[in-house]
Amino acid sequence: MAEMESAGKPSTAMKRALLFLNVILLSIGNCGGPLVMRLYFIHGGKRIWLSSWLETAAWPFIIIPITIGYFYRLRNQSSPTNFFLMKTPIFIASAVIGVLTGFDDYLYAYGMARLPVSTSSLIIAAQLAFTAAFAFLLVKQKFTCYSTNAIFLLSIGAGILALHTSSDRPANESSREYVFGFLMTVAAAAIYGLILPLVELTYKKAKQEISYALVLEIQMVMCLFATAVCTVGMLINNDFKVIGREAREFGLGETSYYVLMMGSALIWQCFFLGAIGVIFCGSSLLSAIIIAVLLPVTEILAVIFYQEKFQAEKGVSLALSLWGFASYFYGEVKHTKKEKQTPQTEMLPVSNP
Ligand SMILES: Nc1ncnc2[nH]cnc12
Repeated sequence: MAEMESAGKPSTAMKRALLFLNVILLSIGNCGGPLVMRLYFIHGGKRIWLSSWLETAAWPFIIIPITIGYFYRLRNQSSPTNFFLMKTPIFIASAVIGVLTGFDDYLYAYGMARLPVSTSSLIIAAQLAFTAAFAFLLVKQKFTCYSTNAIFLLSIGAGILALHTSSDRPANESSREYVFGFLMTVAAAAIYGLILPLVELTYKKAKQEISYALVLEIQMVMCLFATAVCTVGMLINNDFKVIGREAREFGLGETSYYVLMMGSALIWQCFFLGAIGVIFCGSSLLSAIIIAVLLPVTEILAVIFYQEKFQAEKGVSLALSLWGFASYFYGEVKHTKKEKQTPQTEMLPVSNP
């Protein structure tokens, strides 16, 4: 965890509980987010900036846990405490990462508008390779042969898809649009692959103690700035003006349109909070691995709910991904066992932030 952590350092049990909570949040967001976003496009939604805006627009909800945390500190802390703990350098870092997230959301939503969920999810698996590379450069992430193997297999899995995707193209779409969607999704994977280690770097370089309460504030600021970027995009693109008409014409009905919007915003909050929460409890690499681990679930849900095709190359890609996850977790278990005998090594999630 952050270098500055001292007296307020959470116990190992607390860190495990937080890790569990954040993995659950990440799972909800990672599996549900793409499905609800695609649902919007399948039933007549066309606005890409609006979709990207929804990824972070529910940031005001984070005030609720922040307030709970504040009253908890008031009751349990003898020294005075502020409602917001964040100091200027972390605010600036969070704002910059937030702006990057806003553009990343647009690229991601663009891909989601053009590609089946199963395809876009598999491309997003390449994010793991980007995260690994950036984590190595930015936070000096150490790798075991198992994690390296996992990254390799997951990347090959995504690569196989890249060679064989045109059969997957939705009927009403030109191959140009499809290829563009593909490239935008790869770009989204690369940028988010950078964002995760940047968050870890922010924790590491912080000149103040990083607590989970502060992680919530970072989440709020990041999402606020990402939403601001997407709001500008929506304004330029006249998205706000067409919402009413789009809702009336939406395939599932007007009420469903608004329910979908709200549900989508909340589910995506789970994704972003889960992702940076896992970094707090573990590392950016762990966060990326969990995102990739959840891939088969999203794949299967997309095939079930949207009757997407599940061709051979997706099957091969999926098998390689599963093999990659298995390799990573085997390495983790082995490493944990070894660590019990000789403490002080690097790759254990809860002990290596
Ligand atoms: N903006 C985004 N939202 C969800 N998952 C992503 N993966 C990469 N970019 C993403």
